[in-house]
Amino acid sequence: MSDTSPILPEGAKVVICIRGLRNAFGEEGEQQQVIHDKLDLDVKRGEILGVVGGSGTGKSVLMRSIIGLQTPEDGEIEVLGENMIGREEDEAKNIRRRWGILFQNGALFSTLTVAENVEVPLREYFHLSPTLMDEIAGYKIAMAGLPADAAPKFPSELSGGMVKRAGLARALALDPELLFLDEPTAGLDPIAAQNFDELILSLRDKLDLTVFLITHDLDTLYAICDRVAVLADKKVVAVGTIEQLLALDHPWIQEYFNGPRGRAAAAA
Ligand SMILES: Nc1ncnc2c1ncn2[C@@H]1O[C@H](COP(=O)(O)OP(=O)(O)OP(=O)(O)O)[C@@H](O)[C@H]1O
Repeated sequence: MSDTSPILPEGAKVVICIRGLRNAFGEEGEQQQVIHDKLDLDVKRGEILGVVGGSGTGKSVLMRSIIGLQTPEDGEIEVLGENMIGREEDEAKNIRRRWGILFQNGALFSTLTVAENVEVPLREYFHLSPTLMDEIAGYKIAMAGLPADAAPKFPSELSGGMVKRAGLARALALDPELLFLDEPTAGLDPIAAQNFDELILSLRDKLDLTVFLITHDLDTLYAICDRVAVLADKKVVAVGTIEQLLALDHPWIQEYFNGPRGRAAAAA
């Protein structure tokens, strides 16, 4: 199917472009586990792209490839106009500062407070006074919807929803153009998940972000994703609005969106 969506402006700029991606684990041969083969994907500027697929289809490996934590066996990856494969560390560092990442469990440093966690990326790139650092951290913490008194708390003192928001505050530390979210609503109760969805949507609009969002959460897909990319058979088998995906004959897509949970999310 076409990967153009009626929601996106005609000719929207592509900020992530993947061509012919191959990822595999283990020695070449019969034992080798091929995760991606000839995978292509475009993510367009300003969109929230949901990435779905069965467990183990390689959603996280795809994200890790894009952000440079996994070296692909083959293929091309361009992010924000920069080739990501085989870059020198200092070049890669300059590109990395243009995105923020929220890992599945928040990935906060347990020995640092929320404010100190948010300051980690700031320290990596800037030499700022402690007062300015605290001010910026406080601003990001507020942006992520946390109360100011969360700043001096340690991750162990936070609820699951607050941990996600603290991780989001850290992801926003460097004013990113691009946000990667790996299952942001996993483990949240439905109200917290809905609030988090609304936060992502409002941040996208206010900060002009592009969002790459891995999720199993059908409610999130319906509520905030402009387009959805489906991983199956080692590839992105389809990209489009949910309506466009529903028109396809692919068995996994039909089962996912037309199963009882899919229908409930559509009706919500
Ligand atoms: N470093 C690694 N070494 C070996 N195999 C790996 C490694 N990382 C991932 N894999 C394998 O790659 C496959 C895809 O993993 P990945 O975590 O990307 O799946 P996923 O689609 O994100 O799954 P889930 O929805 O369950 O989170 C899995 O079979 C996993 O075991």
